[in-house]
Amino acid sequence: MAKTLPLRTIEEIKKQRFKDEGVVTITSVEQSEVEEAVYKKLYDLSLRIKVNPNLPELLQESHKCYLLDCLIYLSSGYQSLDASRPWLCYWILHALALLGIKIEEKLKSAVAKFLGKCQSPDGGFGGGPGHLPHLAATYAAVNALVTLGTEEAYNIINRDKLLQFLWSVRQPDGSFCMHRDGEIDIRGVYCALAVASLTNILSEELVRGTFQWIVSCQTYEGGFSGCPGMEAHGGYAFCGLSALIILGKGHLCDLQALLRWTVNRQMRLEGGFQGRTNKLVDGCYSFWQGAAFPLIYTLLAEDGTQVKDHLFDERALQEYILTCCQHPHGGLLDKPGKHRDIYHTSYTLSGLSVAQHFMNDVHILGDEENEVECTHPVYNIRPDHVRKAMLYFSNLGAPNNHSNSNST
Ligand SMILES: CC(C)=CCC/C(C)=C/CC/C(C)=C/COP(=O)(O)OP(=O)(O)O
Ligand SMILES: [Zn+2]
Repeated sequence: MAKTLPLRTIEEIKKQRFKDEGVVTITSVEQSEVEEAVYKKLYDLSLRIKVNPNLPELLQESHKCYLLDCLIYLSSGYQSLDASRPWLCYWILHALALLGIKIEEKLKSAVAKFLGKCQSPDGGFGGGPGHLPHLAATYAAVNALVTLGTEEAYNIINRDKLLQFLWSVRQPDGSFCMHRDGEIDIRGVYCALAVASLTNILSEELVRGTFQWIVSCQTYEGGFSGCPGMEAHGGYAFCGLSALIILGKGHLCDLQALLRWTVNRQMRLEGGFQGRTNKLVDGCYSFWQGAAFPLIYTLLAEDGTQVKDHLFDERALQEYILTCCQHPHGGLLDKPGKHRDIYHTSYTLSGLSVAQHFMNDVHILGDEENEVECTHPVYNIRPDHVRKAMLYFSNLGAPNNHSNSNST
């Protein structure tokens, strides 16, 4: 009897190609595949630009429609992010804010009320209504409310309870766990410091030992890892550096090593960034890695160090984003061949903003209409929204509950 044969798996094919090309790892095969795909996009652009000199174009109108649609209705593909609903709000609102899109007051109020439902009676926000409070969801909710920028949105945040929640996740060594009995990593520190500084509830006692813990996460490569002894990654490097800056201690890490590590994460052919050594380019790292440059630039300049005006190749980054990360019907993505999603739309546009507005200079690739609004490299919220919120919360004064007797 005849037997039906299954197709070879992609892994088997890659292994074969790996043997044929005499390259060292499967990762190298994947790297050359991405380079091929990016080269093709860049080559196509070089032909199309002869007909339309305004290319590459940021598809602002398509991105706006995609984001506004997502704010009202998300496809079933987002089911796995059901416990990250404040993130969905933040990513969409921030991306719209970068595109300069104003949202109707009614819609702003509806989003603020929804985020209010995600707030826990114990303080902090959970991933959805009724969920336990979590630092990442809290950060996303506060960033979303600050981006909304209305008094209704600000007043959703129960600052006394938020401070209680921060104390409940603080560890004796100054680190923070993501939720009660949850994992401890550098995201926790960053999320706690970001929300505490934005809402004016940061105190010396809350962050005792914190900067030493962050510094202990800087690795031999120069980047930061999630916790001491692990691998450096752009997401964690962003958290570490931004958290140190919130504490006014940015100069206490090895900035030259961090700069060297970050610069080397920009891919030579692709122009975008990888998250860690020997991994693939991804549009979202345009922000996670890119935000380090304005931050390091400011810290080095404050120390009187001579700094080059161009710490990274802003043009190549914009080229990667505009040529390889845009979905023709709106939304942005990781790399050619991937699906669009709102996480990548938000962080890739944030990276585009960093590349365009480096140190008060504006460098726009393509037509000037490609310009997006500035983002604050510490909070990843528009700087005008950060200032307005900080002023509002500083006028409210210090919260009632300064410390937690259960915590050391
Ligand atoms: C504020 C906050 C919550 C920040 C989060 C920062 C962030 C993006 C962390 C990423 C952590 C990580 C190890 C990803 C690796 O994913 P992977 O192996 O799929 O990707 P890679 O191959 O690109 O490293
Ligand atoms: Zn990504």
